[in-house]
Amino acid sequence: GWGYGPTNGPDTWGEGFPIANGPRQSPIDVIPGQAPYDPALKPLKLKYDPATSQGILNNGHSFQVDFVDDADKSTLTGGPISGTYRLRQFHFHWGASDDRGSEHTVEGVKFPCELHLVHWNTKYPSFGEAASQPDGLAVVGVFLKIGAANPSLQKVLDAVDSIKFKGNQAPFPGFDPKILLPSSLDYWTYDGSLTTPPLLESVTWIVLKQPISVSPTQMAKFRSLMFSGEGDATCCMQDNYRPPQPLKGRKVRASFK
Ligand SMILES: Nc1nnc(SCC(=O)Nc2ccc(S(N)(=O)=O)cc2)s1
Ligand SMILES: [Zn+2]
Repeated sequence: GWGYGPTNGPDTWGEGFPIANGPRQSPIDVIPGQAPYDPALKPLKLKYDPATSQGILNNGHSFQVDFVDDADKSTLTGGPISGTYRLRQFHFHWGASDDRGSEHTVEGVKFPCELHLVHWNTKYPSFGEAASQPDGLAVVGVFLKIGAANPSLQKVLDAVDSIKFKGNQAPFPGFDPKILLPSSLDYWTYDGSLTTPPLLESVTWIVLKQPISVSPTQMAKFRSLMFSGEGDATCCMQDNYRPPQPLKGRKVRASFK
C-alpha cells in the first residue's frame, strides 16, 4: 500500500489515486503577501469536551487521537465555514530532522512538525459520507516550531511508547485538544484535500499563523514510532509528509490584517 518510502511515496500516489493531480490538492505553500485579509471571515470557535477523547492509535502512517463524534460535544464553528463540524481525530506529520516535516509551508519555510485537527460537517450523516463532499471536512493545521519543551504536547507524547508499532492502540481518555492550540487563532484558509490517500477534495483548510513550540527531545519522541508492525525490520516513522501541491488558481485568504 501507499506510504512515504522511495517506492510508495507521494510521487507514486497518482497511480492508485488519480485525484492526486486534481485542482484542489493539499498541502500548499502559503504566501502571506498573496493571501489578502478577508473581513467577511469570522473568528474560529473551537469548543472541545475532554470527555470525548477516546484512544490513541498508530495507523502505520502517523498516530492519531480519536474522539467520540456521535454528538455535538467537540465542535468547530465560525471561521470560514458555515454550520457545525465535529472533531473526529487529530494527528501529526513530521520529519527525520528538524529542518523539515510540515506539510504546509510559509514562503517555502518548512517546520519540523504539523498538527492536524480533523472535523466533519454534521449536515452529512457520517464522517465517511462527509469525506466525499466538497464542504464535508475542515482541518485545522498548527505548525510546531523548535523551542522550549511543550508540556501540553508531552501529555500526548507520554502515550507514544504504548503504540510503537502499526496497529497498536491504547485508551486515551480525558484529553482536551484545546491545550495544543496557540494563543492566537489567526488563520489562513483555502479549499483543499486530504493530504494522504484517498486525497479526497473535501477539506476546508484552516492553517493557524502562530506556531506552538516543540523541543528537540520531543521531536525525537515522534521519531521513535515505527511505520511497521512488530517484528518487521523497517525503521522509524518519520518524513511522513506530502510536499506542497500546485495552487491551480486557488485563492488563499487571511483572517487577520
Ligand atoms: N469513507 C471514508 N472513510 N475514511 C476515509 S479517509 C480516513 C481519514 O480520516 N483520512 C484522512 C487523511 C488525511 C487527513 S489530513 N492529513 O488531515 O489531510 C485527514 C484524514 S474516506
Ligand atoms: Zn494530516
